[in-house]
Parts: sequence; C-alpha cells; structure tokens
Amino acid sequence: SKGLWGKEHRRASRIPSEFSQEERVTMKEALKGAIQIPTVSFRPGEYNRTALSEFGGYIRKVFPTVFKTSFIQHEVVGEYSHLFTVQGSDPSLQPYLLMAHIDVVPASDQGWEVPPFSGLERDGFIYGRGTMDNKNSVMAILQALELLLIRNYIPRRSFFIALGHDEEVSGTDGAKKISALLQARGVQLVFLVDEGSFILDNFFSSLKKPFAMISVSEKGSLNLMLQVNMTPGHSSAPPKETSIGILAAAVSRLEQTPMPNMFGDGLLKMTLQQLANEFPFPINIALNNLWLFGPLLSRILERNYITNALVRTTVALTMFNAGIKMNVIPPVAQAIVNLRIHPSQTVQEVLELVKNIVADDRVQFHVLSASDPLPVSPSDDGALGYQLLRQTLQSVFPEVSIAAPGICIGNTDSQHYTNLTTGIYKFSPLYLQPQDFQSIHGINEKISVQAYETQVKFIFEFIQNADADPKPVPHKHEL
Ligand SMILES: CC/C=C\C/C=C\C/C=C\C/C=C\C/C=C\C/C=C\CCC(=O)O
Ligand SMILES: N[C@@H](Cc1ccccc1)C(=O)O
Ligand SMILES: [Zn+2]
Ligand SMILES: [Zn+2]
Repeated sequence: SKGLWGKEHRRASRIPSEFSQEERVTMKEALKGAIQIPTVSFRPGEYNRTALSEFGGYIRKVFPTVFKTSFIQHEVVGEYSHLFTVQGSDPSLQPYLLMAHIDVVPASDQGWEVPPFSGLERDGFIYGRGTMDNKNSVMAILQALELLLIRNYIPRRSFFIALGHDEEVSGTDGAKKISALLQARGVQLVFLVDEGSFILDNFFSSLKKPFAMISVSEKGSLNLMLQVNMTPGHSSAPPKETSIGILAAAVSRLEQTPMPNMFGDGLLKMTLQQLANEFPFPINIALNNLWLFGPLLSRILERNYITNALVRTTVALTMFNAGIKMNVIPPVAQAIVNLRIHPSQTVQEVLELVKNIVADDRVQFHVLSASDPLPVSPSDDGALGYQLLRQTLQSVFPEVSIAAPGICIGNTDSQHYTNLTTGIYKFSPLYLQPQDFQSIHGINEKISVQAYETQVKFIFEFIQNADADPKPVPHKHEL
C-alpha cells in the first residue's frame, strides 16, 4: 500500500482542466493554422511532401514546451511521421499510446462554404479538411500535453504519441514504421487510443440521448481488381459479348448480392444489449431479448447504409476502366471493388464468396491490398484503456449517460499496432450526428470551437486519469 502520503501527493498534483481566455484563443488559432497546411495524401507513397514537412515545423512552433521538455523524446519516423516518448516518473506502470494522423484526403473548393484549406471560422465553427479527420486529434493531443507541461505536470505513467502521415493511403510509410520501431525496442502497450468512433447523436430516432461508442474492433479491407481480356476488333461487327459487358455484369452481380448478414456473431449484439435500456418500449424489450428479436432487428439494421455496414461485409464498386476508342472493341476492361470485411469474417472467406458470386471464369481477380479485421479488444471491468475512456467521459461529458463497445467501419492506422497490444480503442471525444458523418471525406467538414476545446479538455483529463491509481474492481467471488 502507498499510504496516506501517496494519496495526498496525487490529490495535490491533480490539475483542473480550466483554460484561460487567452489559452482558448491560442488553441483554436493553432488548429486553424494546422488546417491551412494541405497535408493531402493521394496514393501510397504519394503525398504532399512540402506540406508534411511544413507541418513538422508548425508543431515545433506552436507546442514549444512539448519539444523542450527533458523527459519527452521526439523522433521523426518515415520522413514525416512523429513519435513522442513521454517518460513517466513510475517505470513500473505499463505505457500506453495516443494516436492520430496528420494527412487528409483531397478536397476541391466545390460545394464548400469556405475553401477547405482556409481554416476559416464561421458562426462558432472552424471549417476545413481535417477538422474532424483527423488534425483535430493531432492538435488536441499535443495541445493538452503542452497545457499540462506549462502547469508543471509530471506524468507517472509513460506514454507515446504517434502521429502518422499516410493513414489515408494505408499507413505503411508512417504508422507501420513507428510500430516496427516500438516493437524493436521491446515496447508492450497496456492499450492505445486512436480515431474511429464518436459520441453518436441522433443516429436512431427512438434514442433521444447521445451515447458514446468506443470501437473495440475494426473491419478489415480488401481492394480487388477484376479484369476481363477479350480479342479486340472492329466495332461494326461486334461479338455477342465484350470485355465491358462481361465485367459490367460481374460487378453488377456483386452489387446486387449482399454478403451474408453477420448480426448473430457476438460484437454487435453486445453493443445493442448494453444500449437496450436507453431505448423506449417496445425496442428495449426487443434488445433485451435478442434470442427472439435478433432476426427482426438485423433486418431493420440492414435498411440504413451505416448500420448495414455494421452487420455485414460491404462491397463498393469504386473504379471502372475500359475502352480506347469509340469504334474499337476494347481488349481489356478493369474494375476496382473496395470491400470492408466484417470482424467475424476473413479476407480468404470473403474472396471465396466474391468468386462464387461472380461465377465467371473469364473474370480474373487481382488482390491489390488486403487486411483482416482487428481482433476484439476487451471492454470488461479490468480493461484499463476502456475504463479510462469511460471514466473520462463521465467527468467531461456528464450528459452522456452510456458508453458501449462498437465496431469501427472505416480503417485506421491502429491496424498496424496489433503486435504491441490487445487493447485497441477507437474513440474521439466529439459529438457526431449523421450529417457530420457525411462531411468526413465529404464537403464542409467542420468542428465547433467549443467541441475542439472539449476535446483538448478530455485528453487533459485522460492523461491525468491514466496516472491515478486504478479504481478498485469489484471481485464477484468476494460478494
Ligand atoms: C446499433 C449499433 C449502434 C450504433 C450504430 C450507428 C452508427 C455507428 C456507425 C458508424 C459511425 C461512427 C463512426 C464513423 C466511422 C468511420 C470513421 C472511422 C475511421 C476513419 C478513418 C479515416 O478515414 O481516416
Ligand atoms: N482510412 C481510410 C484509408 C485506409 C483504407 C484501407 C486501409 C487503411 C487505410 C479508409 O478507411 O478508407
Ligand atoms: Zn479519413
Ligand atoms: Zn482518419
């Protein structure tokens, strides 16, 4: 036991998450500056290098304390990614990792109320590409640390901050290298926190209160190129079938044939059971009796694009290419299909299903990239990362009555860290409404100044919670 001194020492060292007017202005201006640097990723290995190196200089400028603190080591990895090692005062505590990514998807000015890289503030919102995905997190993590350091905070538990520079194009040059570096150093993380889920508001008309979804798994992905080769020729005497027609029919079959509904398999059921009592009658009854109402619910979930993505592997036709001249029967047609694999399936299983649906030997399959879904991270009382997120939610968002474990439907850099921890939690402390979801990778991506300040506050509290003694966990056998 640490005794009374230990307790008092910790109580005294708790720093309230209150920021001065000047600090609040400084932090929002820092975010705006980050949005103005167009750190766009185009393809693996192809990203705006000028912007990425400018970003490296920018964080040094706006977070001087982080960079000059003796117990923080900063390293550039893979040319543009950043790894911070914050050495805590108690080496017996296992370290954790906070993650975010610097790069963004492209954005043209079309459809935006303000140019996407202007970082302009309108009606209390900062607009721009990256305000939700994911410069808000990059800046909020460093900002929270900067503010703690200015208040002379000394962390007890060591932690890392990993900022990838090519997440939007798979993370192989950034996150994957950071992960390999940490592994080479023998690091084992107690947990990590990355982007991937939010406090969901208004996603169900019957659920009036917002709830925090902390993703504990992530879908896999499969990019497939389908190709059909046929003998070219004169379009005045066409054969019965052409490469274009065969390929079009193949991808149409894929679009028309949904992958199996995997609702019955575990994780989503757990999400719904935990949310059950938040719903009004009779939905609460249905959710509390999934053994009976499961099939009906899974049918209802299929009707909405987002919830459909939670129950099955999705198939999206994203590219289609064929033809070289108006009067030439094309020799080759190619299509790209982007699949997101449900956590209870594997790349191999899905590939077999795809081939059976296409059922045409003239169609060749080329796997361009593939990753299996992430294993399910624990969310029980003993899962430190999950419980710290819950605890911090309770104090920073007291109006959010419940947190539930969920599935992340997008892919993130955390897929490269399965070698370092079994506790991968994907959560940003921000409200998300269905219309905000459309803005991620879409138009008019924005964050309210207040929401950004709250994100900083959350991380400021989270770091301190990770340093406090763990809350005692009730042991059933003692009751
Ligand atoms: C019944 C289940 C309960 C709730 C279902 C409702 C909606 C939840 C599903 C998804 C919406 C939440 C999160 C946004 C998803 C994708 C973003 C994740 C990763 C982004 C990666 C990136 O592009 O950089
Ligand atoms: N995060 C992006 C890019 C990505 C795709 C596949 C794997 C890794 C990253 C997405 O989900 O679309
Ligand atoms: Zn993204
Ligand atoms: Zn992202």
